[in-house]
Amino acid sequence: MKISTFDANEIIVSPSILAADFANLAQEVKGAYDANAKFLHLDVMDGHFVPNISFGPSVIAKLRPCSEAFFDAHLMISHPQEYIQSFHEAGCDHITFHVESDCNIQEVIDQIHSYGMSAGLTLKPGTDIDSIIPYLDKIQMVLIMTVEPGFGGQSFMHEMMGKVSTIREHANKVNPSLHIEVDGGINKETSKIVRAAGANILVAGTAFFRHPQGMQEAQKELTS
Ligand SMILES: O=C(CO)[C@@H](O)[C@H](O)COP(=O)(O)O
Ligand SMILES: [Fe+2]
Repeated sequence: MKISTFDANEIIVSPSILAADFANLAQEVKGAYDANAKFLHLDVMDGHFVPNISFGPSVIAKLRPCSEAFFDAHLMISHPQEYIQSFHEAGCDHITFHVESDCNIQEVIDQIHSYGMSAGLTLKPGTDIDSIIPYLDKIQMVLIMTVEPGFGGQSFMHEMMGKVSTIREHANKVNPSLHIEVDGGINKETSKIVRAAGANILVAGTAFFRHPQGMQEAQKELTS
């Protein structure tokens, strides 16, 4: 699937499987799509770029037949350039990587595009958005981290909203179809704040997979 299928004004929920029940991953992923979440957020961690290890392409490949969702990979790895082909073969539709990773940013963007996937750039809360501005017309998504990458279940950092509105202002001039995703601590309340700031793709792990009333209710709360 192509990201151009989705409009940058459309509010999209991207459930992060980091908060799903890993012993029942196939059911969780099917449930998320049945609940009308059009994306699936895949947090890949290498234990080096961030102090946690999650999963890699082999798990993603097993999940691919379980869902028709847009597979939205978030690579928290030091050397993304070495794994782009593997994530493409696993069935990812999109890859977001960090500006802080050890690579040539433009070369990795080109590599992702060469496999027909869309490309996104993201940054840690302490990194200045000047590192992303020069690439806004070359990518399809900016992901603003609203927690320190590495773990689910953390509290939303309100002070990141300035980054969202600044990116939206710049994008209106150079790339109006740019999607802005936010990730970390997104729930019923914070979803309203990020949407007001200009984000349209909402990653939700805990608030989606661990919602006491289930995923359908989570989807409703995050989009209403
Ligand atoms: O990238 C990350 C964490 O590094 C996220 O995608 C989290 O998995 C989001 O989890 P919640 O904050 O929604 O529980
Ligand atoms: Fe993420």
